[in-house]
Amino acid sequence: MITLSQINQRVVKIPTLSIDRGATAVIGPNGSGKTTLLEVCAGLTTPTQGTVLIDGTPPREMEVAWVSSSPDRNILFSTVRDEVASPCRFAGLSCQETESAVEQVCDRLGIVHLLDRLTRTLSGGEKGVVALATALVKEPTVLILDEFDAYLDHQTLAGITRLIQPSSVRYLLFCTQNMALASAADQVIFLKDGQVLASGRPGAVFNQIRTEGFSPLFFWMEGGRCT
Ligand SMILES: Nc1ncnc2c1ncn2[C@@H]1O[C@H](COP(=O)(O)OP(=O)(O)OP(=O)(O)O)[C@@H](O)[C@H]1O
Repeated sequence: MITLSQINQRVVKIPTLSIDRGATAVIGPNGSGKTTLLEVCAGLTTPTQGTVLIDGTPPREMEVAWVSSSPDRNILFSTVRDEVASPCRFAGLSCQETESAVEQVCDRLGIVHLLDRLTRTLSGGEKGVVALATALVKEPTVLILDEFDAYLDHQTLAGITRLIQPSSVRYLLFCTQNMALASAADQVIFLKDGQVLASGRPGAVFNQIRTEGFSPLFFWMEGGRCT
């Protein structure tokens, strides 16, 4: 379990919060603190006050992988192969171990055909999947996706979420404005003005916040009308 106590960081003020193993969606209006909460859980930001423990251990002592909402912010190397291999190389794995891990994760995510491409020639969605492969290659315990779905079509997204599940990832935390995607998570956390207004099973949370304009039904109706 991920436990947060007395967290105070930017707008985020959370006295206590528990996050169970599995997939957790963080939803809420713009500026409500979703990314800040994910950064605190990842250990990317040390809160000015409070503690986060993942199965009793601080995030910085765990294998935590982060994929940003902006594909270009994730990519560091000029070829896909070097990009996906980079966490293994930074960790000092042998060439053989690295090559095998890269082939396996790219095979699982269906991007073997991209391995020899230059990263600057990839589409936004392809960069996103390459970033996900890079995050997964060393089998993290915690995978955090910060509005990762923004560039992906529904089919790619559905395939990818299925592929993450059987991996070593114990906790998948993601924030999204896609309420259909959030409703498929094990747990949903609704933030408003930095406070947790609801947390629990998706059905219960969407029921609790139905006057806030965040629900899968609202999403489909409004999305359908606007596009
Ligand atoms: N590095 C920073 N320094 C100071 N304030 C920040 C920083 N990053 C974010 N903030 C502020 O903290 C608040 C919460 O931002 P955050 O990005 O966590 O919200 P969010 O819910 O993810 O927003 P969005 O849906 O718009 O991406 C915002 O008011 C934002 O301006």
